[in-house]
Amino acid sequence: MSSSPVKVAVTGAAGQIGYSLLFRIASGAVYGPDTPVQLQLLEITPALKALEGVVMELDDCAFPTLAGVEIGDDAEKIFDGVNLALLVGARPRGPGMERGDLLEANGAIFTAQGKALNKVAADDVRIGVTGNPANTNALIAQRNAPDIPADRFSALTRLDHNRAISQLAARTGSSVTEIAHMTIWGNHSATQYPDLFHATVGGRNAAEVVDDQAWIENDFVPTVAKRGAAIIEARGSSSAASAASATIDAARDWLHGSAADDWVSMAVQSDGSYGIPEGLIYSFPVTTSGGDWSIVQGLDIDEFSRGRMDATAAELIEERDAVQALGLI
Ligand SMILES: NC(=O)C1=CN([C@@H]2O[C@H](COP(=O)(O)OP(=O)(O)OC[C@H]3O[C@@H](n4cnc5c(N)ncnc54)[C@H](O)[C@@H]3O)[C@@H](O)[C@H]2O)C=CC1
Ligand SMILES: O=C([O-])CC(=O)C(=O)O
Repeated sequence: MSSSPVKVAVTGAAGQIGYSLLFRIASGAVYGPDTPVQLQLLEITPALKALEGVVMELDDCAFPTLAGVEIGDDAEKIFDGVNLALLVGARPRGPGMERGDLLEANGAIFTAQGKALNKVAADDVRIGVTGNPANTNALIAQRNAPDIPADRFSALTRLDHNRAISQLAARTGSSVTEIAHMTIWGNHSATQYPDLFHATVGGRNAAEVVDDQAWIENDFVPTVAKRGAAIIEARGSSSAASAASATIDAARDWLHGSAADDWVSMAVQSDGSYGIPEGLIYSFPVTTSGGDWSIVQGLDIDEFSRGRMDATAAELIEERDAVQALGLI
């Protein structure tokens, strides 16, 4: 085992996702069995007692890869020297709250955390945003951290990507390992566009294998895009273990590279690829290597896909304009 631990910050660590996420990071799911991890856990003051309980449980696992745990409510202390920051904590929508209120409440959190990361994170920091609205929260944090390269910020659409793989596998009677080149375009919201026209099943084009445009439009796309709401309906609370698992998948692949013959979906800063306005945090097909990502180029976009990709971009533009009007970016 190497001697100096990597420092991983998790915010909202006492929440539902945190309860799955911390144990997997601590047991080596992101960095492997040979790299010790120091967890730096941020919570709001009233949640620190509950977080102490979670830390007691982490201790009780005696994970060989867990080098230490620090908890606190001060972002500048918790983010000090972190190599990876997973921003999970966010303000959920409460009764009577409008979208604008949610953006404002989360804006306060992500401006402060962006500024703190800018000040104290390690030079090689990578920042993954899971807390909703994830794309716009990532944009706010990024714009408040001008000294951190913009490509170090990403929002989570890997859960949507995994959901899309699972739905396609079920429909085609294949195993998830036979599915490749899945893409989620756009926002982590109901406007996202899960794309079967470039995905493959056993090496064959997925849309051709399915051969049912009505199923794609009326079943597959809405099932994936509204899966979060279906889980809330069934479970009484939002997805947590699957969200934690996707957060791990995204961080691991970002840092250690995507499979040679595949790509992953990540919401990253648009460079104008596929006509998506520059600067939006938009989910694209990307390949990753050594902590860098690059948008897959040259995919043919048909009229149906174009419409969906533009619609989800339009929603992100609206969110960006709203947080701009609030002075958050
Ligand atoms: N991008 C994605 O695919 C998904 C995103 N989510 C989002 O992830 C977020 C977290 O979900 P859960 O863990 O289920 O929520 P939760 O409500 O169980 O936990 C959130 C935690 O964040 C903490 N928190 C609030 N403000 C904070 C701040 N300023 N600093 C640090 N911690 C703070 C809260 O005290 C709470 O413990 C939500 O916004 C949820 O909508 C959930 C599922 C999937
Ligand atoms: O829908 C929600 O509130 C949680 C979420 O982001 C998801 O499960 O995709």
